Amino acid sequence: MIRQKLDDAAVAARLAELQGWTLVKDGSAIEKHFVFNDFRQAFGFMTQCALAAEKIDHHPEWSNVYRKVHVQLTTHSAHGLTELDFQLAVLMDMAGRDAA
Ligand SMILES: C[C@H](O)[C@H](O)[C@H]1CNC2=NC(N)=NC(=O)C2=N1
Repeated sequence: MIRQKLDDAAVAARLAELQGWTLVKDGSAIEKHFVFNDFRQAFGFMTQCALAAEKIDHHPEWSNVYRKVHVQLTTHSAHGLTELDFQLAVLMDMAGRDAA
């Protein structure tokens, strides 16, 4: 199941496919700091991600300061990481490919 908590080995395997994401919160979340050239790019990234998040019904925890966007992903209902978090991470990486 896509919303089922992944075990440590599965998390490690999925994480190894990504760049710039690290485990936080005792392994229950992944995070990444995106840095863009300016606020316009950062907010454009967030807009793209928001639409993608709605499509898969999975939402990031994030904050924005000027040209930086700090993202944490976890699945609240599973109290940990699921396949959905890694799907969203891939979508965010695609949306953020023009990061500075
Ligand atoms: C009803 C709806 O499917 C749920 O509330 C979804 C929405 N987005 C979500 N996003 C995240 N990150 N975790 C969830 O458990 C979650 N649940």
